[in-house]
Amino acid sequence: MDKLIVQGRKRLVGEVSISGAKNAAVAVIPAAIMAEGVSVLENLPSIEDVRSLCHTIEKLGGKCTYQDEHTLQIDCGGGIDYRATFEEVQKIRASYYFLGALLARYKKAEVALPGGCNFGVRPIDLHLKGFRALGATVEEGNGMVRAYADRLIGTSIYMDQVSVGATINIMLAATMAEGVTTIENAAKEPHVVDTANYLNMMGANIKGAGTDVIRIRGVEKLHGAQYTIIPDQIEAGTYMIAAAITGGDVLVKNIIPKHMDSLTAKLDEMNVTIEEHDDSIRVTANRPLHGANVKTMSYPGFPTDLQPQIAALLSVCGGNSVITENVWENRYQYIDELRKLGAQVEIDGRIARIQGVDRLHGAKVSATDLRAGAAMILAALAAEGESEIDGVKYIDRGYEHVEHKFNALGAKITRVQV
Ligand SMILES: CC(=O)N[C@H]1[C@@H](OP(=O)(O)OP(=O)(O)OC[C@H]2O[C@@H](n3ccc(=O)[nH]c3=O)[C@H](O)[C@@H]2O)O[C@H](CO)[C@@H](O)[C@@H]1O
Ligand SMILES: C=C(OP(=O)(O)O)C(=O)O
Repeated sequence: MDKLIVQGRKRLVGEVSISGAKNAAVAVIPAAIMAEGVSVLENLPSIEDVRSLCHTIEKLGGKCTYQDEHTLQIDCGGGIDYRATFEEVQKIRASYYFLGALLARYKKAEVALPGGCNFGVRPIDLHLKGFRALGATVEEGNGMVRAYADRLIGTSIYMDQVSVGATINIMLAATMAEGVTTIENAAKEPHVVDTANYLNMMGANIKGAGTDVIRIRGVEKLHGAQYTIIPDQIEAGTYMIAAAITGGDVLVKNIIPKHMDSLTAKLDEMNVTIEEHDDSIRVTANRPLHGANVKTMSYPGFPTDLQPQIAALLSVCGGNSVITENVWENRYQYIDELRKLGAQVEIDGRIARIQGVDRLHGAKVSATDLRAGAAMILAALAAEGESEIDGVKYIDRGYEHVEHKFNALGAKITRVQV
């Protein structure tokens, strides 16, 4: 059980290089098991979720070989088990992608229900509805989902709600279905596009990823491919907000600036100086910052996965701010922890009202989930005095070498094992 000890009032200055995207990597890795050959995935983030997925593939009988810290060779060419029913699967959210991938390759899958960050109910009914529409029989029970079909047949699927996971999972399952599948009201997140690009390099025929209509023409089989994962929009956003909250000056490198539009617009509105380059953004905060209203939405809206981090920033901006969380019904559990650091926040259902304070102060807090943990680091960096953050295992799920990256910018964060 690691803890982070954070010394506050450190101004972050310098350059940080952003790792590969967690939410792309965790879809592309399960997709790799569909190939009758070897894939090489580059720019993978060195994070716990990626390691958990590799363990799962190995337990299924596939082979994962690291060529270096960020390059992984996946070989499931010889065939693997279609049953991912062990405990490991329950640790992370993205294990639901094994359902779509195994169903596509073997027309049968048995997968334990996924875990992931806990912010209220996280149903997978839309995933299962999609598999059924393709002709699969789907059964749930004893913490397990079983799906099987004689044939998967392409069809038109309208998503009641925009869902990243369901869009990708149905896309996986439809890749080797007979005929054409159309997903309407699809999610448009960069990781949806990245997964489709990888599948197309494996021989799939997917068009329209990144728009709200995706058309998948089924192919008979897929081959391995070499693929480079896109940069992590949320890690990039976290360091951009870190620069702002510490009154710093940070060049956030190796990113796709277009993916950051909703955040850069918001930071600009708050008086943060943004300088955009081809594959980097410089964030400078040397003027008083004002509060803002933020509404989370699916892409290209403001991402819910940056909601806790922007809340930390708004808690030290002048005036009042309002956050509306439109994606998750209960993503404010961390607010009690933020209050321990001196933030003034009132919660009313999906709305958080924040009254900016001049200064936060160090405290003992918990990372209640991955992005909440990131928010604790940001708030602790800005606070007066020392903070102690436990629950670091959540942060390690999605942030590569977190304390080293912050320390290289001038932070003083120490990891202690207890
Ligand atoms: C591994 C991964 O990529 N995780 C991300 C993914 O999670 P995840 O794929 O779980 O999130 P979804 O996009 O599916 O969820 C969006 C909304 O749809 C609802 N819903 C979803 C599926 C379903 O079958 N039924 C249903 O009602 C959810 O309750 C939620 O309100 O997208 C979320 C929204 O951007 C992010 O916060 C997560 O970081
Ligand atoms: C919520 C997240 O991840 P997961 O869906 O894997 O729990 C996240 O990346 O912020």
